[in-house]
Amino acid sequence: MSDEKRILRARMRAERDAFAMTCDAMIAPPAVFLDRLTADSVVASYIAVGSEADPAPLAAAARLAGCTLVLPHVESRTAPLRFLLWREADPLPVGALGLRQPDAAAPEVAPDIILTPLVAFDDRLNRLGQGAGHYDRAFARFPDAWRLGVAWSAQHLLQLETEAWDVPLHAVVTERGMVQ
Ligand SMILES: Nc1nc2c(c(=O)[nH]1)N(C=O)[C@@H](CNc1ccc(C(=O)N[C@@H](CCC(=O)O)C(=O)O)cc1)CN2
Ligand SMILES: Nc1ncnc2c1ncn2[C@@H]1O[C@H](COP(=O)(O)OP(=O)(O)OP(=O)(O)O)[C@@H](O)[C@H]1O
Repeated sequence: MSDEKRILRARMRAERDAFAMTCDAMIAPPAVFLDRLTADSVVASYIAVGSEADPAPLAAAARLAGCTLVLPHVESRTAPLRFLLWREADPLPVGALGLRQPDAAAPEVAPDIILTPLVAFDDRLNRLGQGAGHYDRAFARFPDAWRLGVAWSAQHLLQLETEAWDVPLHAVVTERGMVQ
């Protein structure tokens, strides 16, 4: 991994921490997301950690619309991410990398919409993640899923350097609304 990317990731995590400390906003489900929800949609959400923007209001709207919810499950930095079924009552024990995840034996389901955590995003909807390639690889595996980044506005940058494997987001939602 390039030093530049590592330094940028550290700076943007610090920006995110600082922003989240002073911000009591939440991310409201945007109309373009709500319009896509049908009872047979599978929506991949995530359980926010630290200063990440929380997709819970979007997950709640998806549940209300009758969608199936899945959550990311990883075993390590190097193993690929799997999207596993999560029903509201299912426990979410803390597992690899300090993340709350469904039980490893929960069924794997292909998502139609991927609510995506990120460290930074740019005007072209490129995304900088945690650096393990989990979502980059998931986007390659599910190319037809709609990729919605969930972020604080403070995570916006004018231009990120891209890599050959980077797949841009379709849109990003922040506490200020949609970026498309
Ligand atoms: N909430 C959430 N769940 C997620 C992700 C995410 O970004 N956020 N992932 C996205 O791919 C996957 C997990 N991948 C991860 C890969 C690396 C690190 C990691 O290096 N964490 C640092 C601490 C980061 C920090 O300080 O914010 C560490 O463990 O040292 C974490 C998750 C799937 N689940
Ligand atoms: N489609 C893919 N198939 C195999 N490996 C991939 C793929 N996409 C990314 N990778 C690997 O993942 C590693 C990390 O990528 P990168 O630094 O771009 O992560 P990132 O942008 O922070 O995103 P993520 O949140 O997905 O980790 C790279 O070493 C890359 O080789």
